[in-house]
Amino acid sequence: MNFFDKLNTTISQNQSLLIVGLDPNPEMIPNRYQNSDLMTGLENWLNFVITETADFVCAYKPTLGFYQSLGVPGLELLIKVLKSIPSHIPIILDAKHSDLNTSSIFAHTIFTEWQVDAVTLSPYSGQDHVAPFLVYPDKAAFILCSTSNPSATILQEYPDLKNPFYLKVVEESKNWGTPEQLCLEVGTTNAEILKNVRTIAPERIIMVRSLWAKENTLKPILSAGLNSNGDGLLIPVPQDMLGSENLSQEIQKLRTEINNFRSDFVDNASSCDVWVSNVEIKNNHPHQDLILQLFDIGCIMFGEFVQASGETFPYYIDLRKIISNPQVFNQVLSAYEDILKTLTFDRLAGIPYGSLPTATGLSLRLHCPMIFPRKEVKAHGTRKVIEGNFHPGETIAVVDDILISGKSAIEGAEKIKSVGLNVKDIVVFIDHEKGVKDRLKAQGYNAYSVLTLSEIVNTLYEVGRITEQQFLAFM
Ligand SMILES: O=c1ccn([C@@H]2O[C@H](COP(=O)(O)O)[C@@H](O)[C@H]2O)c(=O)[nH]1
Repeated sequence: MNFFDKLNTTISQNQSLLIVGLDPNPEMIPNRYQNSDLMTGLENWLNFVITETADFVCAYKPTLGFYQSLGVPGLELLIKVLKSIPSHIPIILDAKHSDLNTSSIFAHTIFTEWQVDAVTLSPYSGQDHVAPFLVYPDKAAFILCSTSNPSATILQEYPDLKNPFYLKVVEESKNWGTPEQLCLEVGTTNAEILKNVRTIAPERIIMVRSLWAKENTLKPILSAGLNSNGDGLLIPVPQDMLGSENLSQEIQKLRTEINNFRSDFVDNASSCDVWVSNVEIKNNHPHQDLILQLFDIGCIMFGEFVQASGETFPYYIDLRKIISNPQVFNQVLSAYEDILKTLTFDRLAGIPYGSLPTATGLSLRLHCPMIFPRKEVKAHGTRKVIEGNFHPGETIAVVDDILISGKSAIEGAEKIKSVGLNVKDIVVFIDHEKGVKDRLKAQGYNAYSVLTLSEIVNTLYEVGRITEQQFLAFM
């Protein structure tokens, strides 16, 4: 199970957004653990913390620096602590790793040897530093956006409060990975800062830090940081609480306080000042936000466009652009995935070139092997019609972007069939309608689409993204 699913499962099983820091901080060790030697005392204390909290948290967060500062025994302790954590609870290693040169080897050690689920990273070395952590599809990274340290303000709020650097970090890092893999860390007692981050990152998991440094910050922080479903926010248990002998009761009390706030928050969601789409219509389309984002990034264009068939259409759809916007790309993949999960097949095939990235993304998500029919067969080399490995007799689900006449999808499917494979299902993102699904049916293919063109045009017109003239031109 990937980090995102594991986290969401624990959130709903334990009904908790709380995370616990498992830090062997000699300055915080409770008196009752100080009779034995330091390392034994720390180990016993951390084991007590795990036992008392495992049913009430959604993740654990050991801070690497505390273990490193205890030398070799500290790293040995880390390995023991990681093993003591029940395997269904995600582990976020708080490393604030920042060195580009060691990122690949560090990612390998923490993800494959230590088996942690996520890591915190410093953003200063940019995407090159973060990418080696995201090549592990089941793992995630938290990008440090702001800290509560007063002397950091001069950097974080540079050049001014209108365009502070910490928001630039959020904007930029959103392009580095999908919401499932790329999360944010915000250390602050100032709810305004968290609200600014949430506004531009409504889809991200945010791990909030430092909120206990000032009194009475919990509710403002929850109000600013929860997403519209009342989650998406990880809240640390106060460090002082971890020394208590009544830890289990205290953490449950805090969990209840947070959950009560969450349910009121969701009930009153419409009056809360958090991010919502900038349009509000009744009976909105389930993919309304996605349709608007596709329009806003230029995938749906209106005007006179000549199609491959020679016909002129009042629109052109360019879904190839989604690869440049990981967040939208990710939502598009989820929509395809919902359909593909209902079908039975052995392999996926993408129709080149437009649908190759989509099929690749789906293949990784569904853990399903992929092939593709070549657009043009080369006169040299292997002269293959189909790229990738397969066994004749297998069933292939074809993935394409848009069905206009159905010609491209059928041509691809025929090439796939020519090598002894079967094709029953063709899944596309947009159906131009006008009977193309029936034509495919007549040729033996079931066609499925995420959206129809009229759903897109109606939604865009209803929310005012296109003019009446553009709407009528389409009709
Ligand atoms: O708006 C459009 C129209 C066409 N395409 C490209 O054409 C094929 C679909 O056309 P068929 O007639 O069904 O073969 C599609 O795969 C695109 O490559 C487009 O992108 N946008």
